Amino acid sequence: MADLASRISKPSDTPTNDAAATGADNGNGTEQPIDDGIQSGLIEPTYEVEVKLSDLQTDTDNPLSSGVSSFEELGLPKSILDGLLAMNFKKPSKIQERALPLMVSDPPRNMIAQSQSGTGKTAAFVLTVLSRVDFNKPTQPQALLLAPSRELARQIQGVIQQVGQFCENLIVNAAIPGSISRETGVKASIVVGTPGTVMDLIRRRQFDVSQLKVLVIDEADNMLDQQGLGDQCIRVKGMLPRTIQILLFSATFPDKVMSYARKFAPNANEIKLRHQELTVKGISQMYMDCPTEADKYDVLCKLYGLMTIGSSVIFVRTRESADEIQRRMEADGHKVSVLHGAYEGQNRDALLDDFRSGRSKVLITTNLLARGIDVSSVSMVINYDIPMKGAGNKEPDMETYLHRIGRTGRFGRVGVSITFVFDRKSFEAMKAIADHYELDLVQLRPDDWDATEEKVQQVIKSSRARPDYAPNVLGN
Ligand SMILES: Nc1ncnc2c1ncn2[C@@H]1O[C@H](COP(=O)(O)OP(=O)(O)OP(=O)(O)O)[C@@H](O)[C@H]1O
Repeated sequence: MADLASRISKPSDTPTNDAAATGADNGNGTEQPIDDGIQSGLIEPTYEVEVKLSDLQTDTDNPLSSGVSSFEELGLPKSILDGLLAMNFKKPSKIQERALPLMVSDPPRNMIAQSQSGTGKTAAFVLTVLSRVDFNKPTQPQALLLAPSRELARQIQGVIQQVGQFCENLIVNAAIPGSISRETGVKASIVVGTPGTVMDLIRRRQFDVSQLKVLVIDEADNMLDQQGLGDQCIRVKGMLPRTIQILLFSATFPDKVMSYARKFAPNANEIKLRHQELTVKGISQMYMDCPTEADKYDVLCKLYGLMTIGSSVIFVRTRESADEIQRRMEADGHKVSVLHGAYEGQNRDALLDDFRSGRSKVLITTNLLARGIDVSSVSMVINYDIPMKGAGNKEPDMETYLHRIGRTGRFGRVGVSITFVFDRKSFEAMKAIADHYELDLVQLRPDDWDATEEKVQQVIKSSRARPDYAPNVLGN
């Protein structure tokens, strides 16, 4: 095992390695109604862009940088520009700059777009959607956005409402379980939902899709995957107008899904990255060499103090182990929250809102929240169980790894990811992930706690002092 460890470890005093993230999950737990729109109680993210962001955005190799200096140059309507201004979005990121002109031009053309986690894909497709909607028909559905979980659908709904805050008559419905009343049906120009609920609404004739102009699929590789939500997305698409513009977005597009994506969105413009480019430089990726599986829990408790400096997410494989770790940690006096698909919808919303607002700082979850969730205060991600896939969970899940760790290091911030390994299988999975993305992982040892603490703290403290630190991290 030491042999394997030495092959993947390149200990470094300045842990500045990285990755972006991808995961697999669905949001089909039992869910309860939430209000639509602004009344949803969604905690609005604070869009403070720190001074040095402009420095990051002048570095041309950086995914946050672009060749244009303002959103005005992209020719967006004034009401939308005002929304961006209010959010303090000063400059488009690279994906926004490259994808937007292609997506908003006429005649509409499909798009398959890939960009690292936390680089602003949401705003790219939200701006396109808002530019296509006729606000004189506020209750006529014109755009449909699909996401894999209720949490991500609600988050996207929040971003549309933020960017579109100066668009008159903007109504956005969340089509997630329990949210649309049977009496009224969908009454909005923009609908964001999970595929199962959207399909039900269309079938029950509570959602008039005849005038839809744009279909966005976020986390598209996950959504089109035949093992997952693929069938539902295909069935939804089959019910929509044939001329609809299709926009597929994700940080990851494995080859086998890519060929399928091209059939789903024919003749699309494509923005693609090589897998070596997928990592986010601000995320310092580490692995913790635990002696046995049973030791993982003690290591986690030792890390607890560091985890509460910012906010952190602990990913585990099953709902049962999420509950079990929560129970044990609480019994040991630690304050943690847990969120997974077995929870009822309103509970899930409240739990995530608590985490967004910082009322709770440590969140234990499954792959349900591996993708898309944007909470800028997350400074640490722990892979308590390394993500695996395939029959018998034998293969490392490269995409989920990237999405999970991408819950930190959002839009130029720095963060740490720590993956727990303990036996040959988990070591080899970690090594395969490191080789695939060409990562230089930092090894942490539970028997040298001082060194561990120092390495992790170095990054977390840097994240709090980001204005001085981030340009170095991102600029190299
Ligand atoms: N041009 C911009 N200027 C400043 N902040 C931005 C800009 N574009 C996006 N952001 C912020 O960056 C953060 C990450 O954006 P977003 O959630 O869209 O990332 P993403 O690329 O969709 O990531 P993921 O792959 O994890 O879903 C958000 O908090 C968003 O508000």
